[in-house]
Amino acid sequence: MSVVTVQLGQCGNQIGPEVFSAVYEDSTGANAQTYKQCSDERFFRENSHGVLVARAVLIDMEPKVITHAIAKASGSGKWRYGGKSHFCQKQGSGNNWANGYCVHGPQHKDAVEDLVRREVERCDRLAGIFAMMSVAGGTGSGVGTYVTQCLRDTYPHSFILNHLTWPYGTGEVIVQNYNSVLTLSRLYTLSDALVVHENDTVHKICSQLMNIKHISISDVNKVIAHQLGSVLQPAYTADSPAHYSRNPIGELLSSLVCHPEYKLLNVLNIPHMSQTSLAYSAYTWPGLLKHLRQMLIANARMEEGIDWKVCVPSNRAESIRNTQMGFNRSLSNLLILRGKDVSSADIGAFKEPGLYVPWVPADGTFHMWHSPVPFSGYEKLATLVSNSQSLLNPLDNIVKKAWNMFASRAYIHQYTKFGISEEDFLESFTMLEQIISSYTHL
Ligand SMILES: Nc1nc2c(ncn2[C@@H]2O[C@H](COP(=O)(O)OP(=O)(O)OP(=O)(O)O)[C@@H](O)[C@H]2O)c(=O)[nH]1
Repeated sequence: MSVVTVQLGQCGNQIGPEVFSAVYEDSTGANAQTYKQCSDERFFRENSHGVLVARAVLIDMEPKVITHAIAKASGSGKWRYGGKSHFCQKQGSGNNWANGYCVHGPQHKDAVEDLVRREVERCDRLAGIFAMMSVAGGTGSGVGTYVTQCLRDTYPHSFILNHLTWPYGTGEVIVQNYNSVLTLSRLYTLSDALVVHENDTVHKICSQLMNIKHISISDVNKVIAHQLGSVLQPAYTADSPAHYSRNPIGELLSSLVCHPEYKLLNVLNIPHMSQTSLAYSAYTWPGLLKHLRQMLIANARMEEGIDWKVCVPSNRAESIRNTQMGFNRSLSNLLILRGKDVSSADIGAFKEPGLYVPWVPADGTFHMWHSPVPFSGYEKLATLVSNSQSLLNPLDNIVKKAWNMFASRAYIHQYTKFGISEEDFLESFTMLEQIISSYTHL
């Protein structure tokens, strides 16, 4: 089964190629034929010259980033984008969600739908649509939300997974929180799940774990691509224990999204290190899993600086106290282990009932995928995709900042002039407050 990726706006079109390169390099270097075949089928098709072509559609309102992505992929001599798989215009959406959603989206609906349809028709079987965008700009967020809505209408029975990049907290764009609120509230009803990367977190991983001195956006994107690749590459699953799973998005969703009120997923990865350190590092599964579990319960994004005092509550009363101490409660977790001796890894500590809300049946809280193939040069790599309270604070911050601006109606005219009313904003705030409340009271 194959995944059709839709890259939207600058951010989606810069992270997308890094993801295709990451999975290409990983499966080519793996020296494991069935793994490579499965990965290729998932992400690429072959053209008449035998060259791998990404199953992707590139959409932006300005040409620069798309032109660069296409040229870079072709220049790699390894894989490329389809010759007619992109759509761009001359001018971006000016960081205005309303411009993207109300103007550019509807204007170019037919052309974009046509590109996606052609890519879907090239799949023997569609595993799902993977839409990548930032929440803070105008095109990725506004056009991206509009396109997701159209895809939901056209493919009501297909899985749609959105990958969302959250803005730096300090902010490059004054209205980034407005754009984020409008994007998140709409996508929440359209998408099957939202996989989130926060730019601040990834930036810290680059500086503290990868030891990169002058961090570029490309460094940040490589880390995001590495994490996504480690989730999306072939693995054995509970439903497919003897063959690589053919339905990665479906199985991801059935493992993690047990209730439509809870769709926010974050990704943790261990270890993270620079390419040069890889050869000199030795890790054990018990060590990696102990750190990863503590990262989960103490809501730490990296293995450095984890609070080891946070522990799993043994009863409900203690649970409330522990939440105040920083305990991160989960609905469900998916652990993905790749590399040497995966079968020897003891994953029992991730199954502990105290980690989870009591109302999810025990067989729905925890899932494990594994592959003996080392991922991207890492002898052992553990990835945790988590549906938990971990995104509660970042979401709350975005909503609070947006609300503070909205209270004085700052910049609202820029949205109303394109057709987004104050009532639309209020509806979005209400929706997100509801989600915040649901996750808070897990
Ligand atoms: N991680 C990461 N974040 C990015 C990248 N490019 C932009 N961003 C973030 O995305 C947000 C801005 O969105 P963009 O994708 O640049 O904007 P756009 O969707 O093209 O919209 P317009 O410029 O209004 O047409 C900011 O929060 C940036 O930090 C990237 O390559 N990687």
